[in-house]
Amino acid sequence: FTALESDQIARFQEYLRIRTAHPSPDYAGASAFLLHYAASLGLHTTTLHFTPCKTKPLLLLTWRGSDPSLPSVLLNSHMDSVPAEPEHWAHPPFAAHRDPTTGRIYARGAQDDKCLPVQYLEAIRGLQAAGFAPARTIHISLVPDEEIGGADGFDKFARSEEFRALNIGFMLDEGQASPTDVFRVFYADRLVWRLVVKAAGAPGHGSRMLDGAAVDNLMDCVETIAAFRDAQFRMVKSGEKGPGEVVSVNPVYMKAGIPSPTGFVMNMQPSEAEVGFDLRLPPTEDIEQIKRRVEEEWAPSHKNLTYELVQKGPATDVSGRPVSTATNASNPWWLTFERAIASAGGELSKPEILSSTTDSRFARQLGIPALGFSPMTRTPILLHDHNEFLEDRVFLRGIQVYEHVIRALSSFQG
Ligand SMILES: CSCC[C@H](NC=O)C(=O)O
Ligand SMILES: [Zn+2]
Ligand SMILES: [Zn+2]
Repeated sequence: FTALESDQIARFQEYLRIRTAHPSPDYAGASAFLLHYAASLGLHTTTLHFTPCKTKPLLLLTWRGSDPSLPSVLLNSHMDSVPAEPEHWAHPPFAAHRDPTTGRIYARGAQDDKCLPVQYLEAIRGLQAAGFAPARTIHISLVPDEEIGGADGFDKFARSEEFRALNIGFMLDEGQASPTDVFRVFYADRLVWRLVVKAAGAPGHGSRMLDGAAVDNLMDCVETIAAFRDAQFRMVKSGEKGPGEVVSVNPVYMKAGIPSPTGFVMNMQPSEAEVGFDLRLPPTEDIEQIKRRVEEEWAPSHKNLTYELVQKGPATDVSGRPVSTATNASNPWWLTFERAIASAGGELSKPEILSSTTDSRFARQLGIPALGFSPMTRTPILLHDHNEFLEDRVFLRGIQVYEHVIRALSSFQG
């Protein structure tokens, strides 16, 4: 590594060591690090607050362009991370340990998405060193609470006067890792719903064979949903559809049983049981049809099942569907982005629908074109997983890619 590259890796590790995981993300620590970092590059910094207690800062780091009349470019990333279960990790999730033989840097947030601001800022450092001056203003936003829905983060930001004043023409936000040599890019997110199904049923002695016990009723629901899920998953496995193009419905918790000091009472059948699902719908899916399916097939009341179906990711078009960004010649930003990746020597995959949800949806809802992009090729998809890592070489290549991308987007005359 060059001295600069070693510094860049060290800065990435330093940011990863800040404990930004929910439920108590260290936003103060992350802000202090990022504001100081941006100031050292001569960027203009602003801290916004959208909560009265001011514990959820939203940072704007700005590299002013020579033509302020042109719409600006926004590079977004969230400061928060999901929790980690350290006992399942080979290295502590906030140590940012770098394996010297593989170059893998292990940390919660290594892929999702704490690589991004360091890459954005190091790309700006590179462009400054090359004497490049942007025509369009480049803003980097660092937002809180993406992982918990963005209500006090990008959602409020997108509705604010400050946001409107930025006059944003195009936004880049996080995407997902690519296990192959091609970069992935995302033009829409799926809708997130949470489905909670509760079963009631006959209680009694653990030894009795009962018809319609609560767990039995709940298992009917779980099995019906599992069959639907298998059919959707088959289309992904066969390659007929991408992971963002099907309905996913995954059980995320189950609750039943009568607690005892040592665990659960073993000779009582509970009269209630509950299961929670993460349900995701692509923009093409008819929400009303899913609602009917839940009511009639998944949780019918004649099986003693009740349910709650709540939309979690707001920001849709008038029909209640996620908004897409055009990835064709009608969108000159897309063409500029595509050319920039090619000029960086990269290959882009066919644009995809992201299987998870990001803050991009709030921008798209305002009519701002937004792409999900994280420059990670030859990398397993480890967001929210144990042992999340990013390889140093992959991280460094991402900086080069953003140099091309920022140069192109900030020069684009349209
Ligand atoms: C719509 S609120 C949830 C947002 C969250 N984002 C990242 O994981 C997700 O579950 O996709
Ligand atoms: Zn993320
Ligand atoms: Zn995430």
